Amino acid sequence: MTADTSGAAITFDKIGKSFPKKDGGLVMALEDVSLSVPPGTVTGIIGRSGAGKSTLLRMVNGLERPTSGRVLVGGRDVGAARGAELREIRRDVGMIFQHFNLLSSRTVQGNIALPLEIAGARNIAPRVAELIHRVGLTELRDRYPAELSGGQKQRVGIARALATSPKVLLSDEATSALDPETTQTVLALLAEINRDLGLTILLITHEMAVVRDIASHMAVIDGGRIVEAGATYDIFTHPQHPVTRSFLSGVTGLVLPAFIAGKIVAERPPGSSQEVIRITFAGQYATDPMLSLLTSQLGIPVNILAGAIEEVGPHPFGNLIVSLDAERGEEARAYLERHGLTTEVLGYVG
Ligand SMILES: Nc1ncnc2c1ncn2[C@@H]1O[C@H](COP(=O)(O)OP(=O)(O)OP(=O)(O)O)[C@@H](O)[C@H]1O
Repeated sequence: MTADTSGAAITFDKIGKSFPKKDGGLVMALEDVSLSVPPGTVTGIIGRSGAGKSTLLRMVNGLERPTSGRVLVGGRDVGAARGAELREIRRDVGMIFQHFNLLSSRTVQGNIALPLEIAGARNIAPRVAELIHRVGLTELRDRYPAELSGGQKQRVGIARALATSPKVLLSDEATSALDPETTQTVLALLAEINRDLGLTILLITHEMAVVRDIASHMAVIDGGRIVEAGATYDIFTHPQHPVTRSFLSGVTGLVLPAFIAGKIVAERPPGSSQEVIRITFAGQYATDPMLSLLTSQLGIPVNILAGAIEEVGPHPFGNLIVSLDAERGEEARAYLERHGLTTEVLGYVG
């Protein structure tokens, strides 16, 4: 995902953004960010607090303007747009929020009708009814936000964001205030909308599980820079950057068990020792009994220390942390790599 503007739903082209500080200096919120969001995808941007996610997302509907570079939505330069052109771009970009941002004085129907009223649309009622049906709230259409659960409020937020038939939906931590079960139902609704309407969804999150469950493409942002971007499956199976690895450790069994973490050293000690390696199984190899082959064909016994099988979209992959005789480590890794697995030496235990 580089800054290729051809056909992308959203293109960030060498974006920089600085904010003035109280003491007169500048905060660099974003530096040289280039990213293309393919149309019709769900793309996730993950980063820690303060990484620059919100600033980046808010540029897509012109709530923030870049200090340098361009943001294109459907080929139109958002930062340069003013007046009627900016309003037109904004109609193409819906947004949902962590805290829903509903009007407490309006019912479910009233909240969903609002963007249509602002746009001066006619014959609003059937459109509102259709949107309410899509998000499964027909029975609750006359309730006020205070009478709804968090998940129901987010459904109202989604219906409201869809009211003007946008081409792009921005999601700002839309499930962060919800419990895990409700998160799943809201993510399933977003996936359904993406599928049925062909809508491009760009979401920001600090949870790798959200990216895993819904996003086909992803980018990792750290300190205002994109450190890794691509297809979610590729990044989950071959993470390159330490920040990506640290996000992944929460969801993929990549964490060393405590009894090994306390003893592991980076350099192989003299004498007999065990090499600790992480093996990533992907695609067609995901379920192959490679470890038993290692033992039966090469005669190398393997201790399994930790592991998990994951799914990214429809694709399975697994991570195992194993230890084996350090003397045979190179040979074992070469064998596994020859059979399509990825290995990484994590260290040694004497
Ligand atoms: N209006 C502003 N004025 C000054 N600094 C700002 C402003 N908005 C953001 N920043 C700074 O820019 C950086 C990026 O902030 P941003 O809100 O984009 O991060 P984030 O990744 O969305 O974080 P979080 O997950 O905590 O919301 C931070 O250092 C923040 O303090």
